Amino acid sequence: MLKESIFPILEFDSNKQAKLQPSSIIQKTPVPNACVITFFKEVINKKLESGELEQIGTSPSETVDIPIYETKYNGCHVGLVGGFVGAAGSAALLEELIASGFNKFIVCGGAGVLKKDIQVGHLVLPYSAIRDEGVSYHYIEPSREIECNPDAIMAIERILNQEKIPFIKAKTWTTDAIFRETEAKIAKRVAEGCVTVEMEAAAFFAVSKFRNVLLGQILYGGDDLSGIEWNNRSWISREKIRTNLVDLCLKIAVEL
Ligand SMILES: O=P(O)(O)O[C@H]1O[C@H](CO)[C@@H](O)[C@H]1O
Ligand SMILES: O=c1cc[nH]c(=O)[nH]1
Repeated sequence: MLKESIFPILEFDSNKQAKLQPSSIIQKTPVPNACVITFFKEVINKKLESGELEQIGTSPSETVDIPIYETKYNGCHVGLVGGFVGAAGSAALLEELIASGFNKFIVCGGAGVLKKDIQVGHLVLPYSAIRDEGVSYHYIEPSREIECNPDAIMAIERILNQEKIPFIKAKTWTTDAIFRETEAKIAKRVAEGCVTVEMEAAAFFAVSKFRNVLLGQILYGGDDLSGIEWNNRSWISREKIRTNLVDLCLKIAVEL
């Protein structure tokens, strides 16, 4: 049933069927249960060079073909895929991965920090995301926030504690507009409890809820938006942090 609204984005349709279903265009193939989606392309490239990955599929689009890899962690098979920046592309990629047979996901990416005391590389476990993007409204009825799956949160927490890795469990702000993170919006999101800003979490939480698959996400503290000026903090070139985070996510994924 379609709800009426003057704003198109709030016209929620509870009909689960769409004209174009991912399952009608994606062939279900034998894939591992779990998959890590990472936004760190250099980590994937390194693993590829060192022969750790086998390509088992592709997610094609008009502009880029994303390879779907399989790797092994502690002898267990697990998928590894490079993410699509932004909520809409991430939602479509997740749909395709689910249609191809994966049903458990750990996502890792970076995020801008809204609080100065979060060091570069510090891990943040988002339990909820503010839906300041568009795609989640096509999946889940309008609400200000969307929660991450509590079982995924528990599994991630257990391994972070077991590995004695410090982390902050907090809310994240998912935006579509990286260049519209204004002072007033940042202040408002901080007042709502957000410690990070990124562009995908709400979309991942919405699609995984809609398709009933397990998904959790880990972010690391990147650039800093808490001061007068934006501080890049060289967050993208933190090779060790990013490599370690992907390996940690592979470990969590095989234990999900
Ligand atoms: O790409 P990752 O590292 O996830 O992090 C962030 O950086 C990108 C924007 O530059 C967005 O994807 C945002 O979520
Ligand atoms: O979405 C994002 C990601 C990193 N840094 C930002 O300012 N925004």
